[in-house]
Amino acid sequence: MPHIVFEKNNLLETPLKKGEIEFLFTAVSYHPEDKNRKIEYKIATKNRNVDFLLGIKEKDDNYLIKSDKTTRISPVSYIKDALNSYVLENKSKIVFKNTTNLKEKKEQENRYLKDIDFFVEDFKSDKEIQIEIGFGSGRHLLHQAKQNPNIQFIGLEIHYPSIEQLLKQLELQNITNVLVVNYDARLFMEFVESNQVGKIFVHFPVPWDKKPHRRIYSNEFIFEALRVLKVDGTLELRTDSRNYFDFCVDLLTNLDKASIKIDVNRDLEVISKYEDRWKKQGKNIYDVILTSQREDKKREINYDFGFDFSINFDNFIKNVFSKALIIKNFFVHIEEFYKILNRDNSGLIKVTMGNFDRPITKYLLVIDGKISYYQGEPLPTSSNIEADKKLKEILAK
Ligand SMILES: C[S@@+](CC[C@H](N)C(=O)[O-])C[C@H]1O[C@@H](n2cnc3c(N)ncnc32)[C@H](O)[C@@H]1O
Repeated sequence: MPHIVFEKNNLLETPLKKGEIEFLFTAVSYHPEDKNRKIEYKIATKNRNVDFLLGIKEKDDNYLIKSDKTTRISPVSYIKDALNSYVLENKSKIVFKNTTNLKEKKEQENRYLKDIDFFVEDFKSDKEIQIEIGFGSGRHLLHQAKQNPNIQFIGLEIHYPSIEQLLKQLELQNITNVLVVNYDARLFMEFVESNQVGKIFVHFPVPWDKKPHRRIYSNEFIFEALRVLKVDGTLELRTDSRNYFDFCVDLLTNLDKASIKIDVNRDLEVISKYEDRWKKQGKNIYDVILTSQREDKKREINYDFGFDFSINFDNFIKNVFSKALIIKNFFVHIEEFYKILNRDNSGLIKVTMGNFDRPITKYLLVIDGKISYYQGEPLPTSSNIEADKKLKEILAK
């Protein structure tokens, strides 16, 4: 992580603009309950219109400046330039730095790899969509994509080396009908429109026998799968785990307007890496195919994350040191406060919130009592929406 250690000097007077870089304000940590904790500063920075925070804390007799982890941005050269500029303007002697922009690796966009924001805001397809969850080595997904050029495939994976391997194969084999996303499949479904998907493949998911709550299949997942599937669309589980099979049959039986079909040792045209392994060990392979007969309403996500009230920041941070609230499917944890120097009723509140499996950490920016999410609003997942409502309740008290 790029950082500079420099001899202690007065911090820069903010706001200050130098070329394309602006240091907008300096905020200092507020933690009266923890006297031993060292003071930290956050410098709100804008480089070529991209916002992020730099953090400064004492290191021995010096200061250490680096980017704030929560607000880190890409490309990293924007951060390095801002760090260099801060210390240069501060006219301090540099003790150590690793911020030279020498052979920085180009952070390349891959045309098949998409960010989750793309699916929230921009994704549209006239083609039928099919989704593979946890594609692993990608053998099954590549086979399906080649056989069905008129289908738009979406591959979901959380293991980055598997994603890189698939991206390489897509380029090599010139397959253009697959989009890949590095996101937890249990949460991804929320962003897919209703009645648009022909098939969802879940092949050899991790059985999680000791931690069943981590399984892909749950009542919530099946509810979302049925919503996104077209009439006659299918959710296809293939597993070697008798436990997982029984668990899913249980969840999938007696659903309204949906039916299931079960197979044992059915042959497919392509054998995935895991299937190959289990077959060699003589294991049974179970299929449970759920067919949807539902037509669901179009789902509108138009929740407003904006704040239509102000707070008295200075009072708030005096009265709420830190707060963690755990509610059934989501949580809100107010973690830290920073007061903006030389400005009343203004500061930063660091919050971690949302779903337990994929929490988000955000700063709330408070300027003269007016609140907004720093660096933009959270993704509109149902847990983020619920957490935001709770957060507003806490702030408005
Ligand atoms: C046992 S492997 C099976 C891979 C492949 N389907 C096959 O048959 O060879 C399970 C895969 O699911 C991925 N995975 C696990 N949980 C996931 C989740 N919540 N969302 C997306 N992928 C997940 C893992 O990273 C892993 O690659």
